[in-house]
Amino acid sequence: MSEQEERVPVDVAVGVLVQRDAAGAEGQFLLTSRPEGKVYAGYWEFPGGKLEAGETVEQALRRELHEELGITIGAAHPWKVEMMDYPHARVRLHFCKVYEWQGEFEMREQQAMAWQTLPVQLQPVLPGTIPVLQWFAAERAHSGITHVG
Ligand SMILES: Nc1nc2c([nH]c(=O)n2[C@H]2C[C@H](O)[C@@H](COP(=O)(O)OP(=O)(O)OP(=O)(O)O)O2)c(=O)[nH]1
Repeated sequence: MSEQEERVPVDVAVGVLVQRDAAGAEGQFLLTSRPEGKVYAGYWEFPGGKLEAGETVEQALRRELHEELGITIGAAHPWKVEMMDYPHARVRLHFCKVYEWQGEFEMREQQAMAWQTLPVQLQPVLPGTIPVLQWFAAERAHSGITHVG
């Protein structure tokens, strides 16, 4: 691949699954570890994956979370868009909040999952995941570190 082609951003749909209490206040959010064999294997991130040709962000997210976690999501609420430049690729991350899903969680790619609040206790966290923790901190008026390590 030429250097030019490598820098064309790849669109990625990312799901931020958030638990809400009866009053609608946001609580724990779900992180998953990247499976063996992928770049940044073992790093913690929000689950998701690349858009396939012709897919919308919501369609890609629904497909990826079903493939990876075995759940069927309800509405995806677009939240933030972030560009990240990695040595392996340039990605445009479409973060969507998800409050409703059905089905039992199954780690279909032998990844791990963990419900977290701030500060996140897991490490390492993927660089492209750290901004999300900062957005949560702003929304929740959390001061101090967003993650350990
Ligand atoms: N899922 C996810 N990917 C993220 C986050 N932050 C971040 O920089 N990324 C990057 C890592 C990867 O370069 C890219 C996601 O691609 P991927 O390799 O996980 O996607 P995929 O499941 O479609 O993979 P594959 O089928 O090509 O193996 O986005 C995040 O919070 N979640």
